[in-house]
Order: sequence, then structure tokens, then C-alpha cells
Amino acid sequence: MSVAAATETGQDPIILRVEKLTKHYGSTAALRDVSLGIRRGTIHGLLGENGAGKTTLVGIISGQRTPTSGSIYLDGQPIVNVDVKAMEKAGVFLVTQEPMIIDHITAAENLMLGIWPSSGGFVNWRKLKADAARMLQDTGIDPQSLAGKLDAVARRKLNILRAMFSGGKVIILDEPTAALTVEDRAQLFTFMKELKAQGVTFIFISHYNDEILEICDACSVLRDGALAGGTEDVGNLTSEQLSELVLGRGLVLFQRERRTYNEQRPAVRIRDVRGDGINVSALDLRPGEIVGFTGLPGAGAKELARMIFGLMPVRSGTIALGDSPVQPLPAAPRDAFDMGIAFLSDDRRRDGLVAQMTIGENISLSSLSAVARSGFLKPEAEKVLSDRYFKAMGIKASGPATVVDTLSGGNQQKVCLGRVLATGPRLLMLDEPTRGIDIGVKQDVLRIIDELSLTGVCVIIVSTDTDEIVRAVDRVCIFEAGAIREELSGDEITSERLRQGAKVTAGA
Ligand SMILES: Nc1ncnc2c1ncn2[C@@H]1O[C@H](COP(=O)(O)OP(=O)(O)OP(=O)(O)O)[C@@H](O)[C@H]1O
Repeated sequence: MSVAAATETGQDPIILRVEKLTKHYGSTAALRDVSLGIRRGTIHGLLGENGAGKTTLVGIISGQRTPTSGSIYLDGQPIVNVDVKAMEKAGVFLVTQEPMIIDHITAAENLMLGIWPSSGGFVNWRKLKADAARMLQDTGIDPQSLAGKLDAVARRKLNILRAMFSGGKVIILDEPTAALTVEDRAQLFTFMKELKAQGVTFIFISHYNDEILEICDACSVLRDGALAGGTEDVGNLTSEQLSELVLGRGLVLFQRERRTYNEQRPAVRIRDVRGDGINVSALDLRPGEIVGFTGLPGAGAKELARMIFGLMPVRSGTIALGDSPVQPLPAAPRDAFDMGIAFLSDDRRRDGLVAQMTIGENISLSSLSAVARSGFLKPEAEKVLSDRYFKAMGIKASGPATVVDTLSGGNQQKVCLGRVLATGPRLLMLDEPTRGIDIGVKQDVLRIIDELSLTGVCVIIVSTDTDEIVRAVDRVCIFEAGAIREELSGDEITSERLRQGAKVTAGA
């Protein structure tokens, strides 16, 4: 039901209200006296820098975390004993970035998980199936297809639909567009707008200004755990104003001064890489060059990087770094690491952050040879290294001794990046280096990579974020069907060319 319709029927136009929500984790105040209202049938953006308190707020609203104090009202009614069950019963669902989908059952069965309508105590399967099929109508999802066969956007849609199927009135989406292509993202947004027209209310977390401007009606901004501002009319804002609202200051967007390297001898020579679906004859990088890899999922950008790091097997392929002799591509990450190749995966959980260890220990973990002598870790060396990257990455925590587990998602991503940079590589490969990182820190990260390249380190950035590629690289390889289909350099690298060349995700 829209706001106007709600008003006509005398319903409170505010569907969800939080009052004076506070959350302490030990001595950290993650949320401080936050009060806000979400209007019925709108898409409400929730913005803020890494560590501002967004996840904590939606964690409380969805009942996953317990507030230290404060109240939540749904349809004007206070929710007592806030927990996941109570919030879901009231109609509030959190859809996380990693869709909770069971691959070996059908799309329709996934929708029905946990909701068994009963007639006389028995599950009415026929009704359930008919309801699920009706719900999936016009979504492009075949109710009978195995969920494991669905693409990224269908999986996200399925998660949203499951929340609705379970009676969801307010659906919270935490960075739902991560890893989606431009087309997928457009499809998801159209879908959300359709559901909004049916009366569903969304809370939408994103670090991308263009997404907020495109999809949100209203927004609230958190800064250091407190409500820093917001608007009921996002349409009136420019991207610059939005950045200023989030950061509390203006934002200078980073732009690399692109260089051309024709004369120089390559510092990295990769030849004849053949492996599962990959066929790349030659790729050279000059000293200090930053090359972007992009393309649709499965087109080869990510796969080639993983093969160069020994994470995916190859049938053939060689690499030569500087004046070192030509060698087969590394068989395992350990070999790659010994050759001076570092890699940041797009998945920090797989990347092996050790949650119970400190930031400093995590940063120095991959650089043991730099901090250890004769098998012993030198605490001073570890401290110098971790202090340096803790500061350089602008990690929001009281110090390098903070345990990683207690950091916000974006700050954990910064620790991963710091750890890879601290290895002092000759070839640095970064897969989606700024995903999940706020717009301010994104500029810092791109600047750090730029500065590193000026010392001669070659960098490959695998990215679906056109904005990132346009502003950070010297040259970009567009992948298709496992091969480099097109290369752009200098002024050829524009968002339009990239979108034509490969339908990739746009960032802010
Ligand atoms: N389990 C925890 N223990 C201690 N501190 C925590 C815990 N979870 C979050 N925090 C702290 O609470 C603050 C808010 O974190 P939160 O995850 O809500 O931020 P966020 O806005 O979602 O950030 P991001 O954009 O990086 O995901 C941060 O300072 C974080 O370090």
C-alpha cells in the first residue's frame, strides 16, 4: 500500500519506527540514540561510512542483535522481546548478501522453506505449490528449476520473494547488488519497484551513490553510530550532496594520471594460458602499469587472475617476472607467493581472515618472511608493518591490537587489502578491491594502489565496477568466452565504452 493509500485508509504512513536505539559492544558505542521512521511503501536508503552502524541497526531491526536500549514500533505497535522470530512474525525480514538458498531443491520449494500452511495440522502441499507458482509468475524464475541452477539475480529475487512469502512487509537488503552486472542490477531494481507498487517497504543499504539516487525515495545517514541526517526526497539530491551527507565533507574523486608504456620492457610476461574455458595467448605488463580485467561473470577475467595465482589448475601457461627466467604458472598460491605474486580474493571469508586474531597479526600473517628471522616472529618488525598498513588503510578501530571479528564488514575488507599490500609483491592482483568499502575510503584505496604502482609494482584489478576501472587503470582488458576480446587504453577508457564492451556493473 502506498503512502497516499495508507493515509486514505487512516493507516499510519510510518510503517516502522525506531526510537532512541543504542547498542554498545563493550566500550564501543555502535549506535547512539538513533530515532527514525520508515514510510510505508517506500524504498529507504541507509547510508554511512564503514563502521557507521548500518549493519548494527538493521541487525537490531531484524531481531538478529539485541539493542542495549531503545524501542521498535511496527504499524504503531511496540515490539516486545525483539528477536528474529518476533520480527519475522511482525513482517520484518533481513535479506543478507549471501542468499540463503538450498541448491538441490526447486525454486518453489525454496520459497516454501519454513512456511508450511496447514489444514488440520497437515501441510497443504497443493496450496503451497500453487501459491509459490503464482508468486514466481512473471519473475522469469521457473518454479521447478533447481535453485542451484539459478543465476545471481534470480537467487536474490528468490530471497526477497521468500521474505514476502513468509509475510514480509518490510524487507531489508544489505548491499544486494554486490557482484551483479548492470543488466542484473537493472532487473533487480525493476523488480523492487514492482514490489514497492504492491505495498512492500524496503530498507536498502548501499555504498553506491548512483544506486541510492536511482532507487530510493528517502534516506537516512549514520555517522559514528548516530543519525547524521537524511531526506524524505532523495530525488532532489545530487551525487555530490549525497557524498557530503555521508562523509560530512566534500569528496574529491580520485583519478589516476594514465601513463603509456610502449617503450619499456615488460615486467610481467604471461604466455599461452590454457585451462578450464580460458585461452589467453599473451599478456604483458610494464613496470608500474595498472591493468583492469573486466567482463561478464564467467567470461574469464576472474578465472585468468586465479590461474595466475595458482588457485585454478591450468593445462599450460608460463610467466616471467622482471629478469627472472620463464616459469610455468604457479601450481599453488604458496608458489605464487614465493614468486612475488599477491592476490586479494573477492571473498574475504575465503581469503582467510582469521577472525579471532588481531588486525596487526592478520596484516603480518602473509608477510612472515618480512617479519620473521630464523623462524621467529620479530615483534618490532610485525608492529612496524601492521602500524604502517593500519594507518594507510584508515582502518576504523582503536588500534592494530583490535580483534578482526569485532570490525565492520568494510573494515575487515581493508584489513585483507592491507595484508596483501604488506607482502611487497612484484605483481599484485586485486579482485574487486573496493567492494563493500565506503565512497571516501574507496578514493584512499585507489590512491594507495596508484602510489604502489609508482614504485614499479605491476597491478591487475579485476572489477565489475566501471567507475573504478575508469578512474584507476592505465589499460583495460575486456574478456569474453575465456579470451581477451578487446583492450582499451588512455582516453578510450570511458564508462560508455566499458558498458558497450562488457555489460559490467556501474559504481558510484
Ligand atoms: N560483534 C562486535 N563486537 C564489537 N564491536 C562491533 C561488533 N560488531 C560491530 N562492532 C562495531 O560497531 C561499529 C558499527 O559496525 P557496523 O558493522 O554496524 O558498521 P557498518 O556501518 O555496517 O559498516 P560497513 O559499511 O563496513 O559494513 C563498528 O565500530 C564495529 O567495529
